[in-house]
Amino acid sequence: MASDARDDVVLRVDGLSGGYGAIQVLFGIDLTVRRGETVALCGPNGVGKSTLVRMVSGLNRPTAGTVVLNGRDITGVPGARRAKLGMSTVIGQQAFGSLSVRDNLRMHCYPVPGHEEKPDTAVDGALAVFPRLRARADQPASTLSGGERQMLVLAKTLIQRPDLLLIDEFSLGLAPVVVGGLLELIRRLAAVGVATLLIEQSVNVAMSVADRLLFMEHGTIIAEHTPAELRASPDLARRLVLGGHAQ
Ligand SMILES: Nc1ncnc2c1ncn2[C@@H]1O[C@H](COP(=O)(O)OP(=O)(O)OP(=O)(O)O)[C@@H](O)[C@H]1O
Repeated sequence: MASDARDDVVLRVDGLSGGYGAIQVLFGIDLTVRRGETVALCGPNGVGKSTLVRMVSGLNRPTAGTVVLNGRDITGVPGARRAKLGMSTVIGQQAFGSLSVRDNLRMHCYPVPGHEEKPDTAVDGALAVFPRLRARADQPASTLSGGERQMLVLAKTLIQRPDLLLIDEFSLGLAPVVVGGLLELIRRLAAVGVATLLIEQSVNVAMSVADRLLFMEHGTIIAEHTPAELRASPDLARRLVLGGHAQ
């Protein structure tokens, strides 16, 4: 898709539908995320945010629609192969508990064209961004706190140098200071061109990091706003967050 390349579109989702067996959760989702852009998915519980991110990541299969990454249709590409195409996911706090923090990071050091860095250099570079992790580099990942494990998952993305980062609800249950650090990292990744699609329950947190907020209801995107638009109209933000409960 030549037009995507011209527009700097990293992720294009067209008409994505599907769910779990007979239960349809998503109904024709369209969205794009451009290079260096951070887009947040917001909305009440159960509207399909995680299902959407899981389908984009390849963990779940859609029944209709397409997922295009860097102009290439990857709808049928298994999730495990998408990292090599430039997609990094932060879904849950996946880590190999018995391996050390350092060895967890080493596992992501496969060659990426244009980034032929030595594994230890790449790991040290990622650890330099997270002093808390560096202090725990030789500790088994199973002994990390929730926030530290989230840092480990994000440190992995620094090594993978993705074009697209998918994050499912990373601030949930974390102390504000930890959330602040993680948001700062997302901003830094955006500054070097990474496109990020993230789920964030807190509209305030989403507004502090995203360029655009997409609001979902009943498996569709019902509104799209910039943080500036939402700041100018607090009632609008409240209505969108509460969905059908606002009346
Ligand atoms: N594995 C599953 N099997 C069957 N139904 C599921 C499954 N996972 C999610 N669902 C249903 O799909 C719908 C959308 O769930 P999803 O997790 O995508 O919503 P969400 O917007 O991310 O919600 P939350 O903010 O609560 O995490 C819900 O009704 C949920 O019960």
